[in-house]
Amino acid sequence: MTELLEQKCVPCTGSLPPATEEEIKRYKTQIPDWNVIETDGELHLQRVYQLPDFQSALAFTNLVGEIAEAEGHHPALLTEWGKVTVTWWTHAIGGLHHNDFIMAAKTDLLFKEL
Ligand SMILES: C[C@H](O)[C@H](O)[C@H]1CNC2=NC(N)=NC(=O)C2=N1
Repeated sequence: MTELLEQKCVPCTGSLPPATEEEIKRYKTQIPDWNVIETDGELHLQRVYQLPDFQSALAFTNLVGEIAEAEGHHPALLTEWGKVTVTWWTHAIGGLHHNDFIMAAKTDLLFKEL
């Protein structure tokens, strides 16, 4: 399988196909620290990153914001003292698309490289 990290997001439009259950299982092996959660009937990908303090959490939040802008795909970000909760889903389809798994893998890389 092509590495999620090597891929780029496709533009979000209403006609995007949602990820199938089989795809979700397969992609998850590359992002084992992420959880698939259901919020208001929609599947989302979520991970909580631990950081040393608020300043580091804010800096990491901004780095995630930069890749979001670069890829045209945007997460929900909750910045707290010592942690950042990152949630990816595709608003256009109200659920998970391949793009969300690509962005989760890229978020993990950012964290690894801190
Ligand atoms: C026009 C613009 O590309 C779209 O509204 C994009 C922006 N960022 C987005 N981000 C996410 N996560 N889902 C979307 O459907 C989405 N749509």
